[in-house]
Amino acid sequence: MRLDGIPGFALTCAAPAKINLALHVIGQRADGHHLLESLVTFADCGDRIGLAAADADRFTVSGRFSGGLPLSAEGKDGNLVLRARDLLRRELASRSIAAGPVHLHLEKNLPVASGIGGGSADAAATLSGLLLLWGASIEPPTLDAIALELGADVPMCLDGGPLLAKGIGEEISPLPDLPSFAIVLVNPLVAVSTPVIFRTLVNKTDPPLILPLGIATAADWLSAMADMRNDLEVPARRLAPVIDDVSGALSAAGATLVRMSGSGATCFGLFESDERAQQAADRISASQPEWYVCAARTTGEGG
Ligand SMILES: C[C@](O)(CO)[C@H](O)COP(=O)(O)OP(=O)(O)OC[C@H]1O[C@@H](n2ccc(N)nc2=O)[C@H](O)[C@@H]1O
Ligand SMILES: Nc1ncnc2c1ncn2[C@@H]1O[C@H](COP(=O)(O)OP(=O)(O)OP(=O)(O)O)[C@@H](O)[C@H]1O
Repeated sequence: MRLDGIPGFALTCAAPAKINLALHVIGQRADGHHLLESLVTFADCGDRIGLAAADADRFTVSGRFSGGLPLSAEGKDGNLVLRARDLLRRELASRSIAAGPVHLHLEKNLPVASGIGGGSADAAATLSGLLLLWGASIEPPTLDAIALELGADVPMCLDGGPLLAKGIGEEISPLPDLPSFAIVLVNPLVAVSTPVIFRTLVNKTDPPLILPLGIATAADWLSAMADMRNDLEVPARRLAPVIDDVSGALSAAGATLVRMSGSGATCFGLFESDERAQQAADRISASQPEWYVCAARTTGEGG
């Protein structure tokens, strides 16, 4: 996704929040990674990445959640924006394609380690943005492999539309018919570590998702989603009991469906209209002014 935006940058790319509308863990690979089936969409709130050619590489950050982010590219714990830049540059260098110095700016609007894929979305937006800035292109399978090396969620964030994800998250089937929903995201600002949640998961062989067949209405999708789950909710709620308060607040505010996204602690509520969603967000913010609360619309049909 591309948009005009951060002053002083040739390009600004949106890094939208990823929402796991449902996530079933159906098995585990020999290397420990879990096999999933996840219904995924994206919300029109998120981080933004500014990109501009520069005399030397530079990285700057701003935004409500920029404090405490890693600022270097080094190691597995490096910032995903810089890791994405370096992996892409290495690939382009192997093909003798110029990938000059860049100033990258991360406007961090999404809470960190919150189950809505902020770092993954940043990495995906950086990959797409740099290809545009450098005027380069690489074939989709190679780009997907680079994305997967950065994280299981990065290929889906590169796709950016409603989809079904299988495997460890990298087998993606677009779902262009999934409707757009009015949504409220709520995070209590308690970071939850994805590896810890997967490690403490007990039931790893749940049944796959059952999607509505044929031409489905929004009501069909809502009814199918009501029968789905997020299997990571049980371990996440044990680790961060405040998730009960978050989902309780969304239910009390009138959501038609409430669930946790990813490995938590962000929960989402789906609402009948944008107005209802905004009212719910205002109500939750008023009672919990410290929490991250965002009323948004998901990508999809009719959005
Ligand atoms: C929970 C989800 O957000 C759902 O979309 C993803 O499965 C996690 O995606 P992610 O944050 O990009 O995860 P990664 O950074 O690749 O993996 C972090 C750690 O989570 C565990 N992990 C991740 C994905 C997966 N399918 N099975 C796992 O067991 C592994 O221990 C891994 O080392
Ligand atoms: N650009 C970035 N934004 C956020 N976190 C980053 C970034 N780069 C590296 N990280 C590190 O990645 C870890 C996970 O952060 P992230 O916000 O992507 O998690 P998440 O929202 O739980 O993602 P997911 O839903 O993919 O599991 C954090 O420990 C953080 O320090």
